[in-house]
Amino acid sequence: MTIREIDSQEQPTPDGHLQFVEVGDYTFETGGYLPNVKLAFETWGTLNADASNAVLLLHALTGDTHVARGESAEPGWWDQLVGPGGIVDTDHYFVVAPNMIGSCYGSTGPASIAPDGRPWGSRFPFTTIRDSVNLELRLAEKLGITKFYAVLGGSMGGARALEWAVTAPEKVNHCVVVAACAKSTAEQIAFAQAQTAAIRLDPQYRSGDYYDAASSPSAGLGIARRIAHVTYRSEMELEARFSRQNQHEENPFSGETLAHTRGRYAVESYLDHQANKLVDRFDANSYVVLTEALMSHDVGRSRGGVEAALNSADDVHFVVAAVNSDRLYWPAQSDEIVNHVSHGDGVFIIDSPIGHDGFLTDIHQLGPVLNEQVFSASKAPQGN
Ligand SMILES: CC(=O)SCCNC(=O)CCNC(=O)[C@H](O)C(C)(C)COP(=O)(O)OP(=O)(O)OC[C@H]1O[C@@H](n2cnc3c(N)ncnc32)[C@H](O)[C@@H]1OP(=O)(O)O
Ligand SMILES: N[C@@H](CCO)C(=O)O
Repeated sequence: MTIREIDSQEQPTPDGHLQFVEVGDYTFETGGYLPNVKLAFETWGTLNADASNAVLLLHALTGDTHVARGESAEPGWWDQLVGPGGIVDTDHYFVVAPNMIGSCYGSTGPASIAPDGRPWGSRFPFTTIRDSVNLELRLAEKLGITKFYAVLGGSMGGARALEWAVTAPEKVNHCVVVAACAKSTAEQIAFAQAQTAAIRLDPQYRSGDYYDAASSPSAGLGIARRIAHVTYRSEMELEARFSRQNQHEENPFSGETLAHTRGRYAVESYLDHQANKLVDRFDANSYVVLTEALMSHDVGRSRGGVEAALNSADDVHFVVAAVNSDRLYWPAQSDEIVNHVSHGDGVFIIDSPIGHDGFLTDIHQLGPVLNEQVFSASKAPQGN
């Protein structure tokens, strides 16, 4: 359904419900091409007459458009921040959350059907974070938004938010970057490569053309999630929660030889659970596309480096936050961002033992800072 079709119904879409818009044909940064790209998104609140109250919220790697509950019963991933009367007050702001190109939560992705009637599969273009921003710029235009009051995101959503501020600084007032960096580091690329290799080397992957097959690369996707999930949590948290405990009655010493399946430690069972949950809800090709997009992340690429790129966003006000126990996106990488932007008051530290996932579980800690620096009544847009 396009925006025009939604308009023609003459009734607003309820808050927190999936909508779609066609944003046209698109040639990707490295040359791939897709006709008729569709983006899925959700909205909360109402766009005011001068379109000055729009807020863009950008999800992480396996996230989706459902940032906040709205009129749906389903909890949102940033309910702690977004909702009526919340820090991002949907009684006052018009919040838009798009699903990233290549994902499996509504936007055109590898499982979408190509004009020849087959899923795109292995033919899906290599996608960069910059491609996602270019397409979301078209979404903004379709919605009648010329400038976002604020653009916010965590993890890959933070990379997307930063790229928004550098690609289109004239369209971003405040930019909030949580648990992210200016360019993916060697270690982040290395963790990511182990994950994509687990999927690509699964015999069920078939180079990405598995949609019509009897089986999909769930083993590879599960291993990818296990690797990733360890990077999302801290050593301290895993030790405190699981230590060397056995999983219930299971005995990790029960196997005499490699041929015996031994019992599991509790932390193994935990990782199995996280893997199974992702396999049940996510597409392996989308995982590869988005992971490689995150590997590509470098706001300084073809712009004279990170410093020059961040300097160029000199009218944007930045709020940058990091989780103190994050071993994937180290707080020092957030320092690099604030060191090179013109407007930003240092790095706000989210104090959490969890690690990277603290950007989800402990995001309420950022509330007072966002309230003071971005969303307070004195700073908020006055238009109606
Ligand atoms: C911005 C975005 O959109 S990102 C996308 C957000 N969503 C996700 O990331 C989805 C995946 N979810 C998660 O990673 C986490 O649930 C978070 C980060 C959202 C929250 O983390 P926490 O509340 O700390 O959850 P935690 O990591 O402890 O996982 C709890 C789960 O592990 C299970 N678990 C705990 N111990 C064990 C064990 N020994 N064996 C098996 N399972 C276990 C729990 O039963 C629980 O299961 P459930 O999720 O099915 O209810
Ligand atoms: N739990 C998050 C972590 C990545 O930032 C996700 O799955 O997207």
